[in-house]
Amino acid sequence: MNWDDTAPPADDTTGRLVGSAADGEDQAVEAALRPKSLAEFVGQERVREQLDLVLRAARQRGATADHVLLSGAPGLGKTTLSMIIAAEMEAPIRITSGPAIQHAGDLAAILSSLQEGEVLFLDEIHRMSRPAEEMLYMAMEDFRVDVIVGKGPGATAIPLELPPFTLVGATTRAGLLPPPLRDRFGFTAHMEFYEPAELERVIHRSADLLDVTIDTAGAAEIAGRSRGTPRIANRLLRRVRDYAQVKADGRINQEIAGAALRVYEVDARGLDRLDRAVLEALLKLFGGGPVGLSTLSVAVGEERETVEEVAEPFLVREGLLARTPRGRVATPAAWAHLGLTAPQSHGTGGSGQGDLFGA
Ligand SMILES: Nc1ncnc2c1ncn2[C@@H]1O[C@H](COP(=O)(O)OP(=O)(O)OP(=O)(O)O)[C@@H](O)[C@H]1O
Repeated sequence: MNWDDTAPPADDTTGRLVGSAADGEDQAVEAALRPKSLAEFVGQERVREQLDLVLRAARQRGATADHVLLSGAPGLGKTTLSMIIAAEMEAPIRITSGPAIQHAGDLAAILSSLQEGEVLFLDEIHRMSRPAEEMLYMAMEDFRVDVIVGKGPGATAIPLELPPFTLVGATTRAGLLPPPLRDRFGFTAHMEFYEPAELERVIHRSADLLDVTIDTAGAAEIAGRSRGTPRIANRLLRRVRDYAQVKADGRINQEIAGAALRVYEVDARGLDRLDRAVLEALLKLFGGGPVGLSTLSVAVGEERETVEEVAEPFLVREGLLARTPRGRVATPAAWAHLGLTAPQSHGTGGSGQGDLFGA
């Protein structure tokens, strides 16, 4: 394997326990926790089945696999799948990312050094520069690039043949890809958030690899707070392991997991301090809205972008907050989650002060 860059993740959630982008510790540990084969890869049944067919067929033909596009939120296993594709094809893999390829020449250098059958993993492919993107069209289709030598009227294009390779592109924003690029992938897989039962399997598998003892209820407790994302499940598992080691005998059960995540301020639904601050302001200060984003941000003491890009996506996905033309509005589920009673016009919520952290 060959890393061409260490570009920062696309979103800015690094540092949050429930952030979906990889932080430094994740990067160090993730290599050890990555499933190495399709059979080991948990969940995503449809993607796995389809990919298995694509790869088997290519192997039977003795051919290089078609280009693959993986779309989905950070931490759902796109990098892992790209490595599995290479492993299943018994091919080497080169890893780079869109932001690392600013000039067409950067891409030409990578492409021209690929071996036959090699897998090129291009993370955040939607963030590549336009000239590089155009070079990629020809490389994907004809395994050829035109390298431009010189400048202005004297510039000449020197054609360069490439060995057949498999491009695995990953993006969190498939909609941002230009159609000519999207159309050049032979197989496109959209990765969904994981069900709690699937995350439980991820947690049990990781616990085995980390030599941690965890029971079924303990794994379920962590899975429920992991926001549908294996990376977060693995991170919460490591933090709960710390707690279990320091405060108990190292073994994780439901009580230990609940207590640990209460310390780390990750509630029963996976909301952290920032998420709850936004919801609380919306409910307690603005009666559930509608309220404008700027006002809400000032009330929470955070930047607009932080509220909009870091906290809101998960709150919207969970059905706790709606973005409407008149402003942000809390849903009845938000009132219930914070254990508050909604005013009449907002429907019914829970009453009394519930224990947000479960356990
Ligand atoms: N299906 C899965 N089964 C088991 N573990 C998984 C699965 N998907 C992801 N993981 C674990 O989650 C971690 C994050 O996965 P990965 O790095 O592949 O995500 P990603 O989608 O590439 O994220 P990013 O978009 O930030 O690059 C890995 O350590 C891996 O062990």
